[in-house]
Parts: sequence; C-alpha cells; structure tokens
Amino acid sequence: MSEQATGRAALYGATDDEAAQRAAFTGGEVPVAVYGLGKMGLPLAAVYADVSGNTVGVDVDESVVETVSAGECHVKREPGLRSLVAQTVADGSLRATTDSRAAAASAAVHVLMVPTLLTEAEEPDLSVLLSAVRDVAAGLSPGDLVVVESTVPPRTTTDEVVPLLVAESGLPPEAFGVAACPERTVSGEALADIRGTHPKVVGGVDDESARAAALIYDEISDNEVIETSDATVAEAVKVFEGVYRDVNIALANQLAKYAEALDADVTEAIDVANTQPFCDIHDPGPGVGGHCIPVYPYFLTGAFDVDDPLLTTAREVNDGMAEYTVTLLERILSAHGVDRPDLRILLLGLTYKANIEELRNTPALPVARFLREAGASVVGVDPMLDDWSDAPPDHELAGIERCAVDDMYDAAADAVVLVTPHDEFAGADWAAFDAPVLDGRGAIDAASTEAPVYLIGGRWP
Ligand SMILES: NC(=O)c1ccc[n+]([C@@H]2O[C@H](COP(=O)([O-])OP(=O)(O)OC[C@H]3O[C@@H](n4cnc5c(N)ncnc54)[C@H](O)[C@@H]3O)[C@@H](O)[C@H]2O)c1
Ligand SMILES: CC(=O)N[C@@H]1[C@@H](OP(=O)(O)OP(=O)(O)OC[C@H]2O[C@@H](n3ccc(=O)[nH]c3=O)[C@H](O)[C@@H]2O)O[C@H](CO)[C@@H](O)[C@@H]1O
Repeated sequence: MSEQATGRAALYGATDDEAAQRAAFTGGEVPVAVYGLGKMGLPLAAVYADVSGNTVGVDVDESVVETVSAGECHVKREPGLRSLVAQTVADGSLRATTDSRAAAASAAVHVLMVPTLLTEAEEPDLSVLLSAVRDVAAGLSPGDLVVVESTVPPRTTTDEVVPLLVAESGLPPEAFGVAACPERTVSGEALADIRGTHPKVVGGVDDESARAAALIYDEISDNEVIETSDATVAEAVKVFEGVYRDVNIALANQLAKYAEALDADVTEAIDVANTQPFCDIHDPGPGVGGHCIPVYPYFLTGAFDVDDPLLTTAREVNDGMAEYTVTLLERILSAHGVDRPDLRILLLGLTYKANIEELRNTPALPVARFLREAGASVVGVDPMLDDWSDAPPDHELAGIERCAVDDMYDAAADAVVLVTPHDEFAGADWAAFDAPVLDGRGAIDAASTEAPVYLIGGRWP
C-alpha cells in the first residue's frame, strides 16, 4: 500500500497484496470524496461511506451540505437512504462540505457524480463536471484514483478529464488513475442499484486504473464488475443504454399514433407482442422527461459529426407527444360535448416520473403550455412539489394554478390528464371528477371505474 506524505493510503499503483488493499479500503485508510450530493450522489456517498468508513460528500449547495451534515436526507422517497445517511453521519464515516478543495486534498479516491446537462443548442454541457474536475485537480496526489460516475459523452474521460487533471494538478498522467464507472441507478431504488441490481461497469484509462476501480466496486457491489477495454467503452455503455430507451419509447409513441387507424388498443398489442423474447416495446406516453433519457442522445448527436436520422427522429417523436396529448384531449372533450372557451384542465403529476421530485424536461410543462395557448386554464396537482402558488412570474410552474391532492375533486375540471402517476393518485375515485380522464401513463385500471378513461393509443368509444 502506497502511504503518502499525508498518511493516507492510495490504491493506484499500490504494490502490496490485494487483500491488504481491500482491507485498507474497507478499513477507512483510503479516504473518498464524492462530488455531488443529489438524487444520485447522496445515495452513492452514503454507500461509499458505509463500505469505506471514510467518505466526504462535496456539494456547492450549502443547504444540501447543512442537511447532510445534520444526518438528514433531502432526497425524497429513496428507500433506506434516510437511515443510511443518519447512520453514516452519526458514526463519522460520512461528512459533507462545500469546501471542495479541502475535500480533494484529503481524498485518495475522487468520485464525480455531478450533473451533465445540455446547452441551449442541445450540445453536451460539461461545465459543471469540468468545474468539479478542477476542484479535484487542486488536491490531486500521486496514487489517487478519479472515478467518473456522471453520464458523459463517450471520450470525455480521455479527451477532457485526464488532460484537465494533468494541466491543473501539475502531475504527469501516469501518477494517478482515472476510470469511467457510469452510474446505472434508478431513482426510487438507488441503494439497491448501487449495491448490485445490475453489473457494475468499469473502464480505466489504463490497466492499473481499471484494476483499482474494479477492486473498489467489487467491495461496493455484490454483483459482477465488468471491466471494459477502456474508459470510452464504459462511457458508451451508459449512453447506449439511454439512447436505446429513448428510441424504444419513440417506437411505442409512433405505434400509439397508428392505434386509431388500426382501431386497436396499442397497449394491448404491445403487451402481447412483448410475450416473446425478441420484443421489448416500451410504453407510449405524453413525453420523455428527466435529465437522463431525453439528454443522452445529444451526447452522441451533439458531440460527434455522424449522420444520424434515427436518434434525432426519435427525439422529435418523443418531444412531439405533449402536443399530441393535447390534440387527443381536444377530441375527447369534443366527444363529450364540452366546447367552452374557458376550459379548466386538471393535470395530475407534474414531475417527470412517479414519486420523483424532478421537473427537468418533464412533459407536463409543454402539455400545460399547449393547453394555455389553446385558451384553457391549467390546474396542477403534484405532492412531490412544494406549493408554488407564490412563485415569481418567471418560475417554470407559473401559470399553472396549484391544487392540493385533497382538493383535486373540487377543482371543477372539464377534463383530467394523469401525466405522472405518483402514489397519491393510485386510489383516486376517478368518477368523482365528473369529467373525462386521459390516462397518459396507462396507470388506471379502467375496468374499476365508471369514469370515461382514455389512453394514448387506446381505442375510441
Ligand atoms: N437521476 C438519475 O436517474 C440518474 C441516473 C443515472 C445517472 N445519472 C447521472 O447523474 C448525474 C447527477 O444526477 P442527479 O440526479 O444526482 O442530479 P441532481 O440535480 O439531483 O444533483 C446534482 C447535485 O450536484 C450538485 N452540484 C452541482 N455542481 C456541483 C459541483 N461543481 N460540485 C459539487 N456538487 C455540485 C448540486 O448542488 C446537486 O446537489 C446526472 O446528470 C446524470 O448524468 C442520473
Ligand atoms: C441508471 C440510469 O440512468 N437509469 C435511467 C433511469 O431513467 P429515468 O429515471 O430517467 O427513468 P425512465 O424510466 O427511463 O423514464 C424517463 C422518462 O420516459 C418516460 N417513459 C419511460 C418508459 C416508457 O416506456 N415510456 C415513457 O414515456 C417516463 O415517464 C419518464 O418521463 O431509469 C431507467 C429505468 O427506469 C433506466 O433505463 C435509465 O437508464
């Protein structure tokens, strides 16, 4: 084990036997810093703390750091996370700080879990990641290992991260390790996923980086650790998983548009088609939200000069579903003889996915915009969101009248759209709305209610 001047053990280039390295890592001798304490970073930091016994979480948001430092958890509805954060903060294995430079100077393993988003021009925005990389470089020591867990365009680790670490740390590239180990975690099951729902993918910029990273993740995960031939393949694995899903969802949405011409229920056809192993068509819906699936295609189309009609068309199909949903709603209202200028439409679920507090790219916002452009007033119900009634005019939810779950039956809606099926809507009395319901996510058991319930791609009465 290479002990450095600071008395901390390091893994990259360690020459003692593997058992000693594992013992050092799980014995708190290899300090870890996790950069980014959000929906993905906090669960990751908590598991790292639980395994390593010596982890500091870094975040630029002081309220996040204060919350975690108090042993509390700001990430909602993540099973087990609240207690794990409380436990690891209480026993000292997890600390939180905004002082990224101090954290970097103390750590021998640096794990990047910060957002990677898009510019207005729909090109990868690595500014946050590279800012965190600069913080790491300021405290980088020989023998350290840098792990990129954020989803990034393939080649980012080798072409952006390593050169910046070298330039800003003054260390030669052979002095430290770097590996792409993409997060394959789903909100709502993060701890289980980090601990091994799926194999962990590890791609090093060199063999020693891969070895050190694989040793760490073999301690973190109880599933297989798959070492790819290099960091770029590991990055590509993650992006390919995401673009597969976006294209597949676009296929489902396209097939939903055929439903009326076929006079068939597309969901029934998809479900039966998926009964054989060569078919896994996903579900149609009002759109694709979050900062993963709708973003990852641009990590290819916006990063490489390759002729690509497929991913771009899939994005267009998925982004077009919000307007398609509104046209469906207009037809439903017409079929029910509702033709008033001052329509009130109730949107249930505004965040991008059930039980997740994230508005990024949520289809609910374009659905609301199209409805308001058509002259309707829009009422939104979302138990995952704090009351936004007093939000400023430029707030993304401005223009959407807020309604509490308990008051939703009294909203006097002319129609209801279930955009995101949070748990709170599972037991709704759909007939009590006394209005037609468009079930955007196929979450309602239509046979269990007298209410007129419609599906995207469903059969018309
Ligand atoms: N959310 C998912 O389902 C998911 C799944 C897999 C991978 N990912 C990847 O993980 C990334 C992070 O996702 P998330 O859901 O945790 O995002 P998030 O928005 O919930 O959290 C990001 C956190 O990073 C902090 N942060 C921003 N800049 C920072 C900096 N320079 N240094 C330290 N902290 C900083 C923010 O304050 C915030 O607390 C995503 O961009 C995506 O690439 C997300
Ligand atoms: C590790 C990681 O990165 N995990 C990602 C994470 O992605 P995510 O959290 O962004 O969630 P998704 O489930 O992909 O939903 C995104 C949007 O697409 C809509 N949607 C979904 C399915 C469908 O058939 N039709 C749809 O319209 C949905 O409503 C929502 O708006 O979990 C997925 C597994 O859940 C993973 O595959 C995916 O890699």
